[in-house]
Amino acid sequence: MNEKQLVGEKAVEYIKDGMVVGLGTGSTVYYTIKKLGELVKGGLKIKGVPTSELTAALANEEGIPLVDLKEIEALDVAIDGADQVDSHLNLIKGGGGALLREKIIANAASIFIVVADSSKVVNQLGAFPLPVEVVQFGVDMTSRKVACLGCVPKLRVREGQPFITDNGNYILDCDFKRIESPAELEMKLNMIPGVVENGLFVNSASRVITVENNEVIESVK
Ligand SMILES: O=C(CO)[C@H](O)[C@H](O)COP(=O)(O)O
Repeated sequence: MNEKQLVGEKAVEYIKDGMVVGLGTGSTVYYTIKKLGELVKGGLKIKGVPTSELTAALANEEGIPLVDLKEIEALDVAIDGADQVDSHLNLIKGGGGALLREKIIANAASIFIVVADSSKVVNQLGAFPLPVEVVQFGVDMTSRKVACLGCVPKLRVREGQPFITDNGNYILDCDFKRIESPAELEMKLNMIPGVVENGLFVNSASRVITVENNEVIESVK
């Protein structure tokens, strides 16, 4: 079993009957969703809240009942992947472009579980370019303001066209190399007009499930 499958499936151990579960986006949480689908077919009663259209489609295929955020007050658990995780359990997310909905859902959940293969674990965040979601209007201006914080922002492009998020926005992938203070940077970025949200998740994860020397390791806050 590959590491993504190992950690992705491990996370379902925290899901119990009756829970409202935030369903993340990406190739690791894919295994969580597939496993939850199996359990639902076997009688597990949960409701899922998807963090992206892609995840909504996968959850539908797997027969996981979905609920709209406006129909609930809070989530019991959210499970999601990450692009980088540091030793304080701070994260970079948004490699799949779903960071805004992922942050809203992680924030609304009592417990936020992160599933990450060993390649995601780092001493310091920043080598992975930080995804920043920005509105289309004035993107060049916004990009210059973001660059003033010490990075090189690059507009995300897919198949020759700017990548558009599920919310109709662009993504700037911002190469900071090293992020000394994730909390400070998270705030500074979000104060720039035109920035909708950024992929720094600070003090957000309750539990990180990863792999070390072929063994599943769990770190808790
Ligand atoms: O933040 C994300 C999507 O916006 C993903 O969770 C992150 O990119 C990790 O993805 P993967 O599990 O495919 O490596």
